[in-house]
Amino acid sequence: MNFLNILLRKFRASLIFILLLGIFNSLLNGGLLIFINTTISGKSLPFFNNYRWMVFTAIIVSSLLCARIFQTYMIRLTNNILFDFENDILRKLRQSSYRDFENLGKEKIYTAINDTKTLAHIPEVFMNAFNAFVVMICCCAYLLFMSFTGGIVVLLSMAALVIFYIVRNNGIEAELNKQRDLQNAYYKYINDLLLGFKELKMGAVRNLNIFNHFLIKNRIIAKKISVETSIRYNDNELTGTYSWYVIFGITMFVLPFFFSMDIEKVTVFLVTILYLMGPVAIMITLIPTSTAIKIAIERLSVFDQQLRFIEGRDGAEELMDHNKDGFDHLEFKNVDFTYYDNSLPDRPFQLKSINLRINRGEVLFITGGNGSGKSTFGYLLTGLYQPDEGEISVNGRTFGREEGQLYRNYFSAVFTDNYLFGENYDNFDLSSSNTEFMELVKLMKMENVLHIDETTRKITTNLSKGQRKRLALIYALLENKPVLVIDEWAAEQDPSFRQYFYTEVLDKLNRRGKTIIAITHDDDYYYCASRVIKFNYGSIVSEELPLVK
Ligand SMILES: Nc1ncnc2c1ncn2[C@@H]1O[C@H](COP(=O)(O)OP(=O)(O)OP(=O)(O)O)[C@@H](O)[C@H]1O
Repeated sequence: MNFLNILLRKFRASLIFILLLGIFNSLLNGGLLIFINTTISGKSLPFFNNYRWMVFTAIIVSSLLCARIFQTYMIRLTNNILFDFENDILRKLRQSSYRDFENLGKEKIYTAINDTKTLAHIPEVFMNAFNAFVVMICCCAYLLFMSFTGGIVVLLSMAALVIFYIVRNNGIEAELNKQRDLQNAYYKYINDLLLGFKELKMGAVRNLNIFNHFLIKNRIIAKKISVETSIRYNDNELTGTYSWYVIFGITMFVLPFFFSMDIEKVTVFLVTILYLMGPVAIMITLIPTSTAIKIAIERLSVFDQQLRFIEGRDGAEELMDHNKDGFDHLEFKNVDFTYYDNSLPDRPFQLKSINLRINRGEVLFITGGNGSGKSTFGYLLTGLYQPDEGEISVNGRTFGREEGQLYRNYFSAVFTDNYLFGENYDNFDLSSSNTEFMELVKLMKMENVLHIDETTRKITTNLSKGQRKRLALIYALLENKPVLVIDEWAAEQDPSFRQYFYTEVLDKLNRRGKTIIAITHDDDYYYCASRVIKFNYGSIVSEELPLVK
């Protein structure tokens, strides 16, 4: 998997360095512990007894420097990995096919971006765990060295308490999963509330139901679970904290009484146990973190598998260029396409045996009832979908999957659910000095509507639906591609503009050499086409040369 490869590549290169740094720092910490213990017990240090404050300062300064280098390194590594992950997701998304994107769904993309943050912390988590582990081993060895039986008693008691804590925490995990499911449902209802606010205002029953039976019901259950889990969690944390006092109690009372441990060793044990508290806490918090990492890896592999087809090399220059050899004709030969929908495995919609030739300069209308497959045909035509069977060619040339962009460069399109971007990603010259742009604005009768900010070269987007469609068409025409595909473009236009569009605009564009393919229900204007193709149940059922009105 790509993400794991990035992680391993980045991490492996620095692993030895940070492991050595980690071991060195842990040894310094161990040295500090021994230093404190020998000082408390009044013993003399071997070799350096006359320089105690210097030894102490040297250990602290080295440890501080080591921690600083280690942490700075980890911050850099984590951010580099995060950057590479995000980059990888965005690049993959950009190069994926539209069909894969549709199948994946937006939510999974947002989740994947969030999941990368979890994965990026793997080196940090691993290294913290490693450091904690080394300190724990040092402390345990030290306890056993000071008193083997005492050490065994303390370590066994600690192990029992840690296991008890982990088992109780696992019970809470299941509740947290329930909470997450409720949260997802809650976001879905909130989405309905926000996107359907108008509709909710219009329907009293709808309005009441979404609040009482969905939102509030969800929140009541969520509140109950949240209170219960928080109390259990709190109890568990208290148990965890107070478990240390049990260990202190065992050290202070059980060890001297049953194992005749002297006060000096008891003190050493107490200090060492205090020292152990931090690393043990780190190791325990590793359990939920490793679960989160496991879930993130699983979800990212689904993401990786679902975006299977990578179209073209990233930023390949030949894909940016419009097709220089011009457009003469395009041809569908026995093209089949099926929507494989998991929720409807037995009845997926199919476009069947599409055979069609479209010549340069045609004005082709695509008609048919709702659900007959017109838009699906539009997606195949513009190269957003690839046929399952058969072939689509331009000027006799077929295009491989990795040449999808090259094929799409023949078409500009305005789809029914067209999206107007907030930024000028096309680098259009949107200034009043651009005559081509101003002509199109005039053609679309937008001179008094569009406000062009000459400094930012941005256009006001506070437009009506019909106006937004007109602006989208202006942008599509500015692309200067030979074939224009529009899907129910005129549906939002007022009757007089619709008439003007079909009788004059299409004609003007056609005279300028545009091949136009319009998916439309406007049968009053079929006479404006050079050919009308009718779809029914996914097949072309008729092809007519319309009568002149
Ligand atoms: N993303 C999709 N996944 C699965 N099935 C789909 C998808 N999009 C459309 N369909 C199915 O394909 C069929 C044809 O849809 P399409 O949008 O091509 O029809 P249309 O002729 O453009 O209809 P309309 O005139 O209502 O816009 C429909 O029955 C629809 O259920």
